[in-house]
Amino acid sequence: MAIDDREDAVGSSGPTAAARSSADGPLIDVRNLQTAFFTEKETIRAVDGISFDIDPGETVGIVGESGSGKSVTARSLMGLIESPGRVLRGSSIRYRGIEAVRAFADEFSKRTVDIADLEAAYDPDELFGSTAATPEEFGYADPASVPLVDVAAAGYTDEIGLTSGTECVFVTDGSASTPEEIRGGFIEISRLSGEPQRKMRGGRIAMVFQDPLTSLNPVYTVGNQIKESLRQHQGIRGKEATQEAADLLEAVGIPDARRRVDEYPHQFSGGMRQRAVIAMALACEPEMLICDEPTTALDVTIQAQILDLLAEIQESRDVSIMFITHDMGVIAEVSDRVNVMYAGEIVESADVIPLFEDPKHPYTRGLLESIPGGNVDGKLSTIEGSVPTPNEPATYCRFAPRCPKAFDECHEVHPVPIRVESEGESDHTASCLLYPSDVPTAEAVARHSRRNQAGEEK
Ligand SMILES: Nc1ncnc2c1ncn2[C@@H]1O[C@H](COP(=O)(O)OP(=O)(O)OP(=O)(O)O)[C@@H](O)[C@H]1O
Ligand code: NI
Repeated sequence: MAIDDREDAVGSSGPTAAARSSADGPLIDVRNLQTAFFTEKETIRAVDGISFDIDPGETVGIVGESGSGKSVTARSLMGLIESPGRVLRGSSIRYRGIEAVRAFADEFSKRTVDIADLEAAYDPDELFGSTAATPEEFGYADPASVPLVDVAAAGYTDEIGLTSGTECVFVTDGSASTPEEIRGGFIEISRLSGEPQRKMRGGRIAMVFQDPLTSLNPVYTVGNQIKESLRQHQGIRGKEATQEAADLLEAVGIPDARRRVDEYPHQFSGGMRQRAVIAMALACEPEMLICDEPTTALDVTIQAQILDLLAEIQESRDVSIMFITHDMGVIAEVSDRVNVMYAGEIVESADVIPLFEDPKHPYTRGLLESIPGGNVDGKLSTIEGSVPTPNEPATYCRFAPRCPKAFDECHEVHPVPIRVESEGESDHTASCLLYPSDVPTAEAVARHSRRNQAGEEK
């Protein structure tokens, strides 16, 4: 990317993510996540280079139509992608919870890399000599001045020795001689396997699926399943676990919890089952809860109750939530920040109010017009057609065939995220050739084109 484009062009190495971080930074940062399924027929790029942050205590919504890659994103964070699927090299999902970093550095010290050592061993000339990357792409003229963290964020994790093959790597900031003294660092969760992965999944990060029956075992009582989770993740057993299981069921609003703890999943209604699954998730005291359409199968009243419950849990336990749904109404209700996905890509990202008040991407506008009452003249319009399977590299706008605003170049140039915020707003981006809107379209297209070429060299 040319230096003069840095103002409005952002991407995996862009300055905005860092700027948006709270003083303590995000809990999770996802950079250039690419997850593909290698089927006999084709390679499906289900998630194709997405980047976003999740701050502590924040609810981040992921919205998009069926097939846009929401669930694959969630499964990638959970380490649940199975063959023929794979999280591709160059992807990075960093978990920055400081307690987790300390615990992992302590328990898995052999796999922990000190960022100070990494800085010392990092040779920018080697990186820029052996890959197609250019310092200009990062906004610098001189290789040595490109910060290591930008290089990692741009997906060059293998090249700088941060990750290698499937080995997991935990990074600490080099300031500490004992785990308790560690002040920063992260766990590269896209490379976890074995025991560290087990500790992360269901320990630090828990997931609630659309169908509660996928998480509940029909042959055990609900109480026993919660107790198993308490034993595994917190080492609580016996009477104490029985008590805690009932308390958890009570906390998620199950009436008569002390009796119902001994019932089986089939004795629970759909809404109560989902509450039980949430109780199971909470049993491991997660810092992050991933909810994949948790209310889609429930009727509207129950749906509202579960959403209230999640809000209450977030408030009282200070968890971060990644909330996936295709329903813009639900997104409006639960999210602090929203990422709109289309065919494997994030096409718009903004705080919830600006997204709804001033949507920029034609796809987001289309989704909003499909909500009952969302259209000015009261008509319900839906976007015609459906999400294409992303089975080839994105060298054009994947939404163009359905886009009311599409022009010729949309079929030839891949749009990159462009800053579109109004005054007072932070970090609103849209990937659309219509932006930036304050320059002639030809100039806007040229910027996308240039930025795009820089990205493709990777
Ligand atoms: N196991 C798999 N094998 C092959 N392709 C897959 C697999 N899982 C997902 N995909 C493909 O990845 C793409 C994204 O799927 P994903 O389930 O993430 O969509 P989604 O946004 O969650 O949709 P929905 O709202 O229907 O749940 C789709 O094209 C899907 O067909
Ligand atoms: Ni899904």
